[in-house]
Amino acid sequence: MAITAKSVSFIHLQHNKPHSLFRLHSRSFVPFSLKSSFSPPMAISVASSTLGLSETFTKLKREGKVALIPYITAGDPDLSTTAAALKVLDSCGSDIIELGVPYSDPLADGPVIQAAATRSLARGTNFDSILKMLNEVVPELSCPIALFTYYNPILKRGVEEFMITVKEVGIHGLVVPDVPLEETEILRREASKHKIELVLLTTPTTPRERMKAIVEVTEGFLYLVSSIGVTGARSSVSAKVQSLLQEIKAESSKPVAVGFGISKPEHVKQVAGWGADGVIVGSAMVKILADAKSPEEGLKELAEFTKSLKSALL
Ligand SMILES: O=P(O)(O)OC[C@@H](O)[C@@H](O)c1c[nH]c2ccccc12
Repeated sequence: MAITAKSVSFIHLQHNKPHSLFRLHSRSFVPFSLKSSFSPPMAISVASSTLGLSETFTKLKREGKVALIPYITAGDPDLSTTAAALKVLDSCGSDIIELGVPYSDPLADGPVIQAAATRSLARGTNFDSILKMLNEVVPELSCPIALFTYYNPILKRGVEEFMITVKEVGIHGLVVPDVPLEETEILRREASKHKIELVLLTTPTTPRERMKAIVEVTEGFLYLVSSIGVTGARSSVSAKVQSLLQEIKAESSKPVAVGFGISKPEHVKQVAGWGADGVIVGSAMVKILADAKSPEEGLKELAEFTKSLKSALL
């Protein structure tokens, strides 16, 4: 899907002018009573032994550490590689992992992640197959998973059903980039009912009052989008992030993780030095898996890259 002007400013629209997003959703709104087709083999939701998102940040803060938060797209190149990649990311020092649910209209994503979603969907990845994979791999992970999905897949399954289902497979957090603050009420209610931390995002163009309202209700951490536009590795991280972090930290003691464009150890070190509590790296991780000649090679390079970012944080 070509990146249109709409997509470039998309992530800023839904955080600055809520009504604009409503039009996007009103066309595709599906009554949220639809029942899901996924019923996990183990209906009993086993209390997860791993810490949640905010607990992870509390622990890291006590240790004087910054969270390394990679993002990968589920099902690219395939779900068994995703399962292996989650274990690699976990064992190479990730503190939280963002797992993306591939979507057909990823407006806030740049070309690398859009291509990953397209490949994954073309392979037949769907929400139920992702849940099945998670049901098997989450018990083997020591770090929490934050599921990353656009709003529509949640609406299709039904908000309450969605939260029940993701909790049952051990998901701790949820990041929904295209739901503006005004529409998060039902999401927040159902998420907290099922002890899922709903992470909200602010951008460099989010008005201060709106940023304060978002910081107030975000759970787990606040996702600070570093630059305007869509996701994608950049040669440098905008210096504006430093002042944005100061502004946000003047309003709240909640942890702030920075994402967009971070793709090298020096970026990670710089953003941590500016006071971020976490750094999020997506496209660079996704690209490693996409460019590898084989899944094995991709996993090996993913391990090296993750360790290089982790050592830049220590
Ligand atoms: O890819 P980058 O530039 O490293 O940015 C992280 C980003 O990929 C991840 O957090 C993410 C994936 N899709 C998104 C959509 C909106 C906001 C954030 C995201």
